[in-house]
Amino acid sequence: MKTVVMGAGSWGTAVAKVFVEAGTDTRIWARRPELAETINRDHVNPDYLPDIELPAELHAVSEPSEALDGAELVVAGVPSQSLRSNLTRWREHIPSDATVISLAKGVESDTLLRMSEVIADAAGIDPDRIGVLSGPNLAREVAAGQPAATVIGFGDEERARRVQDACTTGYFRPYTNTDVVGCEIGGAAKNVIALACGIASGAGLGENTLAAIITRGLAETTRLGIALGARPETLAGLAGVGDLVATCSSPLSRNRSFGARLGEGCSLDEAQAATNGQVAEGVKSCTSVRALAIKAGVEMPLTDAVHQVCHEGLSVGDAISSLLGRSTRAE
Ligand SMILES: NC(=O)C1=CN([C@@H]2O[C@H](COP(=O)(O)OP(=O)(O)OC[C@H]3O[C@@H](n4cnc5c(N)ncnc54)[C@H](OP(=O)(O)O)[C@@H]3O)[C@@H](O)[C@H]2O)C=CC1
Ligand SMILES: O=C(CO)COP(=O)(O)O
Repeated sequence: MKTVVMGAGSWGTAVAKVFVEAGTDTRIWARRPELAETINRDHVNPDYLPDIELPAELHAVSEPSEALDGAELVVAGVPSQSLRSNLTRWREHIPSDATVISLAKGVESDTLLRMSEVIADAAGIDPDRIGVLSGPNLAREVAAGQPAATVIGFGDEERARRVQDACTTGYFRPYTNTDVVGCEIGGAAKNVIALACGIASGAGLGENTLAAIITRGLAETTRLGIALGARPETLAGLAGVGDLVATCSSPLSRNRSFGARLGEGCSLDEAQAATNGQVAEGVKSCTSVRALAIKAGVEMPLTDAVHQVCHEGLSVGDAISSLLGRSTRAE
């Protein structure tokens, strides 16, 4: 399955390495020509995974038309809020029968669309050809070849199996799942809950608090997923609780680290400046996930609190008091 990964950030680069190591003919698109040259010459991506040697077979290009030429599988690996503008540029070059999967974990700000919906809308692609790859997959660990599992979410099981075959290695184990909505909601919402965990840990709170946030975060994510048509088992699986635990627990998570800076007292701008240009998706998605929940009539108190801390000036102390001051109820 001739594959192109569109995006040479942390995750796009790690995923391209996995596909090559699974024996798949794979290219990677980097939007900066100098980065494509460095990947081809030095077999390293110094901006995102400086200590990882990339396979010599991985060829990088910076022209979308060249990258997409003849692709049977297009892997979209750019941040969620830039997916639409990138697809608009790629659209005319995507082969008409290509399968497309999204790596992005977010909900589009203005439209509240999930990433697979953005791809269908922006590129005019039949939803049957669009899927997602989502799971507990911190890029650096996967790039280092540490054992990991993921989910290929696709309505069409046959396409899911072809993608699964194209990225199965001795360390990377993809499962298939026909519940695309569940995979996407799990991936988008866990970034927001990871921000909440970071905020709590940055504010000096301990493991009991983090366990409560993870568990209640899963409860509100599951409520939203079900309201949007997801299966609860998906949220109890790798793309739900698996990703939630990995992201909420790891210092490698950009979302958790961003939250920790807020919890330590940094402003949003200060926390943003410390990201080295890497994306913490939950900062924007807290607003769109919250809006999706309001639209679906679902309560998401943690997501609401993260939105208020990030975008409405609520202090961390007041957010905690307000969460604990809610009326008591049955679990
Ligand atoms: N990193 C991880 O561990 C994981 C990430 N994900 C998800 O994958 C998606 C991509 O994340 P990741 O690779 O980590 O992100 P990074 O911030 O590491 O990289 C973003 C990549 O997208 C490129 N890009 C293209 N267009 C734009 C644009 N308009 N604005 C910003 N960047 C652009 C960047 O190019 P340039 O370098 O030129 O700026 C860069 O190659 C996110 O949705 C994330 O949630 C999912 C699982 C794991
Ligand atoms: O999605 C991820 C792990 O599965 C990566 O999380 P961060 O974007 O918070 O680094």
